[in-house]
Amino acid sequence: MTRIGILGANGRMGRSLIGLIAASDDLVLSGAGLRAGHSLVGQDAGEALGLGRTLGVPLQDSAYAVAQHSDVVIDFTLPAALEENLAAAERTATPMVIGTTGLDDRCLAALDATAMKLPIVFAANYSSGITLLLRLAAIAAGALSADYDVAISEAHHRYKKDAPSGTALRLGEVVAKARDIEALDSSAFQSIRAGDIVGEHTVLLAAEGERIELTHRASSRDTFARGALRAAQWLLKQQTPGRYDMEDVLGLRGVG
Ligand SMILES: NC(=O)C1=CN([C@@H]2O[C@H](COP(=O)(O)OP(=O)(O)OC[C@H]3O[C@@H](n4cnc5c(N)ncnc54)[C@H](OP(=O)(O)O)[C@@H]3O)[C@@H](O)[C@H]2O)C=CC1
Ligand SMILES: O=C(O)C1=N[C@H](C(=O)O)C[C@H](O)C1
Repeated sequence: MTRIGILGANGRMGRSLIGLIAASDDLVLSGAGLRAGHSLVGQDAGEALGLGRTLGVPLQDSAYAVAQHSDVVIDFTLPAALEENLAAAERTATPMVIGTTGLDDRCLAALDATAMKLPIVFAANYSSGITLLLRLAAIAAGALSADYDVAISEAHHRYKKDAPSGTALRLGEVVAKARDIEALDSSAFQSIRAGDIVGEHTVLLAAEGERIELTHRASSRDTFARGALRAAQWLLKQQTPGRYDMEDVLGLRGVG
């Protein structure tokens, strides 16, 4: 049994992850972390988070306590929590899967420093479809001349805090690299926040007379959660510290 600790347990992704772990035969929830002082601390994760049964795991407000008894910790929180979560992983030598987006340069530097000591998977999007879309976008942007304008649009639910999404920014990075430029202009990104949209991303390449649109639509958060759990199981087999992503997890690095 692989022991998985979840940071951000009461969030949308945390609940999805805990539901999938509870339904799995080879994963077990080893810890569930909340924001410091949260009113649910001490309650059973299964009952408090609406699974309809007890899991025998109390909700805690210490990332260290969650990491201490876990083989891997998975972090879907907010950037403000990342440094404490990285420190807990380091103190307990626990590999980490990080899905939190909206990370600034300071957070990314802290992540890279921890990745010198531990294996870490960090992806702005854990779906297989987006992993493929990143490749398709790079091929299209590299194949078509600069006469083709690039626009990256994304749509998410009304509660999402960061914009553009982490995935949109990552798509911008791969397109810029394929075009051999430093970065796309910020006007190339468009964000919609509305209703309960799980996550949609489109890369549009348009010239006079034609356009190509590459679109991915996620219809369930479980898609991201399954990818993150796959990353957690892959991570356990990595002996070498470093920062990995879904290309590594899916075995696509250097392929094609
Ligand atoms: N990589 C991927 O595939 C995906 C990434 N994401 C990203 O994951 C993150 C979480 O998304 P989502 O679950 O929708 O967001 P939610 O807001 O639903 O959940 C965030 C969780 O983090 C907790 N949290 C916030 N700040 C702190 C803190 N300082 N210390 C401890 N815990 C904290 C929140 O607690 P509280 O409720 O008390 O505020 C909440 O439980 C976002 O950055 C999102 O963009 C989302 C989906 C897929
Ligand atoms: O906050 C979300 O919900 C999502 N965030 C990720 C991002 O910022 O790209 C991934 C996914 O689209 C859902």
